[in-house]
Amino acid sequence: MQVSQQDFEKAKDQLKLLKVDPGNEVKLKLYALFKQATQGPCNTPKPGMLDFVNKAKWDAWNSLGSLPQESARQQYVDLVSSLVSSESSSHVKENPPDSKSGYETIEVFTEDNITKIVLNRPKMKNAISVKMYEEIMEALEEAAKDDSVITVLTGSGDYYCSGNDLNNFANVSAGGIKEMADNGAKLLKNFVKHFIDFPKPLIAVVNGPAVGISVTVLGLFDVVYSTDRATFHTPFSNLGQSPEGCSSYVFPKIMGLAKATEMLLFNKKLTAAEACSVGLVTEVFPDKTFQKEVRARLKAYASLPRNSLAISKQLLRSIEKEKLHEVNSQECACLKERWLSDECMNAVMSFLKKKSKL
Ligand SMILES: CCCC/C=C/CC(=O)SCCNC(=O)CCNC(=O)[C@H](O)C(C)(C)COP(=O)(O)OP(=O)(O)OC[C@H]1O[C@@H](n2cnc3c(N)ncnc32)[C@H](O)[C@@H]1OP(=O)(O)O
Repeated sequence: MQVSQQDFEKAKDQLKLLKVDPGNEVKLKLYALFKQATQGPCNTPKPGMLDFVNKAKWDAWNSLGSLPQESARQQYVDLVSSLVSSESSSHVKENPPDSKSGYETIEVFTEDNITKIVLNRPKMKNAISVKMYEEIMEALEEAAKDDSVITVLTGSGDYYCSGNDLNNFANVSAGGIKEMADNGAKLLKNFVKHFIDFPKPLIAVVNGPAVGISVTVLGLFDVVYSTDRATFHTPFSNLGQSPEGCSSYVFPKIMGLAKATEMLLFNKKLTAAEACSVGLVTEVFPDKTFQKEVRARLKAYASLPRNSLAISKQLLRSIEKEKLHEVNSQECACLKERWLSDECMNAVMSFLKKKSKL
């Protein structure tokens, strides 16, 4: 069925009403499809190398080649519709269900026996600041005690999470970088401990790309659902760091040593399909139907008997618990040293410099 001009105009208007910034990659795609739909194939001169923004836009439009205007219009309408539906089915609602207040960096809702923790720094791709580490731990503690049957962790906006907020390394306390590394290691150890010890089924709803610690702790979740738009990246060597979240032990167990090595040593970024084929992800869904399909599964799981689920989880996990705590301690001790290394400091400085356009 052809998309009418009216549908196209409606999609244009809906786009303006989005509350969450969909991120540069999606915005470039929308720009390119819009230009192709309204003007046909790219026909303007290529901007100069230093005109970064216009060059990125030109590249995106040009990459559509001779895609017919009708198809571009269709893809534009589909993309806007998926953004609208993922926004309306995520936390960004006028009246969220039973939203627990008091958090700055996350939102927490309990509905239908499901406690949902939403990472909520979409402009920063849900990078985990010190405050966010603390709030996630607090929310997990509350979820462990509340009446819900299952607990879900997801992200707002186009990313699931971009990992540790690298600005955490920029705020050096009066005690110097040694103290910062000590505090970081304590925080990390406690954070990962909350996942190891979590007593109820814990489900990750990976709504977009995932980086660093948000990927490594996935091995401690009971189920991981992912949109086909997500990627899984642990760029530790690029950052002069080493693995955490018990991934040095859990990843080889899940996917075998060779695949774990590609990810944890050589920074290999997995697609959602690859992550599923190595066993890190339970199931992948098309982005367009992701929220709907996942919601149906979560609702069904949350109607199962609470105690039976919790007891079964303990049976599956308890044998490994002691080992996991030991691995967590070792990984944190190792990272504490890494954070003081030139390799790590140079990598973090280079990210922060690029960010501040120095
Ligand atoms: C104390 C416990 C420590 C535990 C240790 C854990 C290890 C890890 O988690 S390692 C992984 C660390 N994360 C990264 O290396 C990712 C860094 N970010 C990026 O590479 C990119 O931002 C991106 C690929 C995630 C997204 O790129 P994209 O071009 O789509 O968007 P941007 O314009 O770059 O991002 C928007 C905005 O957000 C800032 N930002 C994103 N992620 C982070 C982050 N992890 N730390 C700090 N800031 C981040 C980004 O700089 C942009 O900010 P501005 O708008 O101000 O420029």
